[in-house]
Amino acid sequence: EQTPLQEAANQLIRQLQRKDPSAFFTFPVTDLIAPGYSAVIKQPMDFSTMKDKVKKQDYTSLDELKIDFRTMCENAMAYNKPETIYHKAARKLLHSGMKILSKERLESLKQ
Ligand SMILES: NC(=O)c1ccc2nc(N)sc2c1
Repeated sequence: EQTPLQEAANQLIRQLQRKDPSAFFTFPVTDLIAPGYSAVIKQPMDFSTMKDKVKKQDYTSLDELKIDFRTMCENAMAYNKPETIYHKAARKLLHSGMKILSKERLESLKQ
């Protein structure tokens, strides 16, 4: 019952999650593990939320998924200090994710 867009989106999320082996981005960040997070980060995003948006057909294009992915990584680089493992992982994930979500790659997926 998945549309072609849902299939493509889920496949991209699977590829992106492989670049997050520490699973720092699997679930929403809580104020419990990250004190003051909800006061600092105005648009939280994580892979589970992205998958829910695919299921609900919230995404009308793969570019919208790319925007959420970038937000997720930028949130982590904003909240976590540069010397932390979370900040470093976010920068590395953003870099590898932008290759997976490159303009050329997303255009080739458009039917
Ligand atoms: N995605 C994040 O910014 C993130 C993920 C996990 C985590 N665990 C902590 N103790 S702080 C923290 C931040």
